[in-house]
Amino acid sequence: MTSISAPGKVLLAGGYLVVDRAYQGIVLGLSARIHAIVQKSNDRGKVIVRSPQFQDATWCYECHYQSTKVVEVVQEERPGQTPQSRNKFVEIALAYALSYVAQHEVQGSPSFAITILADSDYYSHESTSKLCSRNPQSRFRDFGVSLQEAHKTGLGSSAALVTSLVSAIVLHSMNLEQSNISDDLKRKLHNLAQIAHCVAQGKIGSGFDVAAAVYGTCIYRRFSPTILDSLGTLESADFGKQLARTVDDTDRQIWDTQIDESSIGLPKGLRLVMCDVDCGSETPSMVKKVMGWRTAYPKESLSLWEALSKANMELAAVLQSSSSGTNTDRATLKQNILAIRSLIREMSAKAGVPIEPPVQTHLLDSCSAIQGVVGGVVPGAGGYDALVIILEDQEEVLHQLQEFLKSYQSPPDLIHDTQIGQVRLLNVKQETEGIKIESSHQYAGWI
Ligand SMILES: Nc1ncnc2c1ncn2[C@@H]1O[C@H](COP(=O)(O)OP(=O)(O)OP(=O)(O)O)[C@@H](O)[C@H]1O
Ligand SMILES: C[C@@](O)(CCOP(=O)(O)O)CC(=O)O
Repeated sequence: MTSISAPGKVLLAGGYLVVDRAYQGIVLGLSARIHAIVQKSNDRGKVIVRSPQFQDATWCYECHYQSTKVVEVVQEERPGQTPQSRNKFVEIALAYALSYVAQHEVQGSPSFAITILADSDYYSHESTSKLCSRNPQSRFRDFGVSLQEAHKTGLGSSAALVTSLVSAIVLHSMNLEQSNISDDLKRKLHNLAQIAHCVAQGKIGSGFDVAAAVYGTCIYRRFSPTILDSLGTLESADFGKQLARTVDDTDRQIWDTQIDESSIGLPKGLRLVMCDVDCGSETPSMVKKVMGWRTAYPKESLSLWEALSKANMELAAVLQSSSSGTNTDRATLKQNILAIRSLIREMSAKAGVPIEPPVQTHLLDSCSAIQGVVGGVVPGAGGYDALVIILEDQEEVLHQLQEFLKSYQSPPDLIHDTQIGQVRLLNVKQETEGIKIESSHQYAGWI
């Protein structure tokens, strides 16, 4: 058995800019993780993937080795299953991981039973979430709904899922499960997960979420998107070889991603919390619209991008210097955050995209007024995903915030006709570590 977990993420600063290689993003890894557990099964040539915390979340695949050593993955039709019940992140991760493994001369048809387990904070369905009846001590909940019904909170479930899944398959198939994940292996798993996630997502993202899943908290500069263009598709004649060449990148000439994980973190004495507003956002359509405005108004958008980048990098400098020990100037941090938010609202208004919509502005301003709260932002693409608050790491401050949120009522958003629901604090912390090998005892009752 091989079990790997990967963390969720929050893009504290750099949303939209980081899609362009010219700009960097500040990425925090989170304590919420997704685990993939790979076990051998006796069903030759078949892989069954289960996500047992959700209803109707079992996907069965037949795996066909092609003469080119590419593995074609075909979902079995099951009575009552509609095409919507395909899970493209699982399916593509499986096909790419097995095809990569096949290039490395690993023999035989795969026959695996794979279990996916996710920490609760990825989804908003607290009310229906139950303890595991077979193991009440388990950290994993039974959500009692289907995946489609479980509103996502925006912590990067698909990136953590794809990263843990491809990593567990590669380690298991290549008998690497007993080893630590070396830097070189991590680099290859990162490349493979980026490729699979990008394909599944329709090549819209910068890949910061996969970087966080592999490396944890970091300053991120994306890879050149052309790396994927030269790869072709699973159907192309030379695909398997190209995939292995691109993932392994033996002479380090292909990938130009820059990930600095050494010196970044929240200043000592501060912590983050995330407020889930139980709405969720459609990131791809927001990105398309912002990029459309960027292309239509190159001069105006460039000066906004440059100003935002400067503010973001000032924030990065504060986070880098204080995590190495010096006293943080809370007032500077507060000002940094306010400067970034103001530029984000300008971007919001000019592009006509609700990146920091008025209801989130109200919530952020109200939380920031609480004694001991430094400030907060709409992370990543913004919108109605969970927002981040940075505060003094003291019980009293957290308690004040919790009490405030209990009775918080958002004003109606007349512009976007959206009402945010009950605001709930997620139970996540910032975490430095990326992917890790897990021990199996914590899965009792689930596998
Ligand atoms: N526990 C899970 N088991 C199986 N598949 C999952 C699971 N969690 C997420 N997924 C897959 O990931 C998809 C959600 O990915 P999506 O990129 O829309 O959200 P996200 O990564 O959580 O959010 P964001 O990109 O805003 O941070 C689901 O539709 C499903 O395919
Ligand atoms: C808008 C963007 O820069 C950030 C999206 O972040 P999130 O998925 O909303 O956390 C897109 C990307 O970088 O992939």
